Amino acid sequence: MAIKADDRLIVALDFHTMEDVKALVEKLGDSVSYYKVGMELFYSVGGEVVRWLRGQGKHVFLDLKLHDIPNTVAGGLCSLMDLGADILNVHASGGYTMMKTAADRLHAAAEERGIPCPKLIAITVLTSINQEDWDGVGQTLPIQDAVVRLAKLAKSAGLDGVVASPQEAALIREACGADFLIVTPGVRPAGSAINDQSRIATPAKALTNGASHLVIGRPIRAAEDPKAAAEAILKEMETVK
Ligand SMILES: O=C(O)c1cc(=O)[nH]c(=O)n1[C@@H]1O[C@H](COP(=O)(O)O)[C@@H](O)[C@H]1O
Repeated sequence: MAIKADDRLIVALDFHTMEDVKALVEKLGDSVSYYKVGMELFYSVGGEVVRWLRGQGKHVFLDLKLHDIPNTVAGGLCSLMDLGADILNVHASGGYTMMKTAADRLHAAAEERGIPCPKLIAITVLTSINQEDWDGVGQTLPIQDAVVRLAKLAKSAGLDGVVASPQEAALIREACGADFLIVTPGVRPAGSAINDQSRIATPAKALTNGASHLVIGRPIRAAEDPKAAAEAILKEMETVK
C-alpha cells in the first residue's frame, strides 16, 4: 500500500487536557501527521480537540469504539461526523446489522451534507485480550480465527477496514484484500514496555504483516524525547518496502 511512513503512524493522544495535547503536538511538529483521539481525551474536552487538530492540518482517528444497537450507533456516528475526523470506529462484535446500518447511514449523511465521508473501521478483538481473558468471556474459537471472521464480516457490511493486533494483520490482508485498512495498536519497538497490551509486534513486523496504519501511544508519549522516539519508529517503518 503506497502511503508515506508518516501518514501510517497514528500517535495516540491519551491525555485529558488540551494543554497536554498541544504540548505533545508542538513537540512532534512535522514528524507526525496523524493523531488518535480516544475516550479519555474526548470525554474530558469534547469535539474541540478534533477541530483543533484539523486546524493544525493533522489527520484524526476519532476512536470512540461505538457498541450499541444499530439505530443508536448509526445516529451516534452521524452526530460525530461533522467534527471532521478522517476515521471513526465501532465494535465488530455489534454484528453485521449494526455495522451495515452504520456504514449505510454514514454514507447517506455525508452525501446529504455534501461533506467527505469518514472511513469507518471495526474493532475485531482488542489487543489487550490474552488467552485467559478470551476463555473468561466464554469464547471458543482461536483468537486469530475470530479476528479474521470479524474482519470478513466488517468487509461484507461495507466497512473500510478493521483494528486488530499486528499479529493477525497478515491473515486479514490475505482474507480482505489490498485496499482494506488494517489499523494495528499493540505496536512496541524492541525493548519498550508492553504495559497492558498482549498481542504485540514491532513497527517493522506490523508493516511486514500488512498493517496499513500503526497506532502508538506510550512508547512515544512516555519517552524522555518523544520526537526522537517517533522519528526512530518512522525510520524503522521506512525500512519496510
Ligand atoms: O481502537 C484502538 O485504537 C485500540 C484498539 C485495540 O484493540 N487496542 C488498543 O490499544 N487501542 C488503542 O490504541 C492505543 C494504544 O496505546 P499504547 O498501548 O499506549 O501504544 C490506546 O489509545 C488504545 O485505546
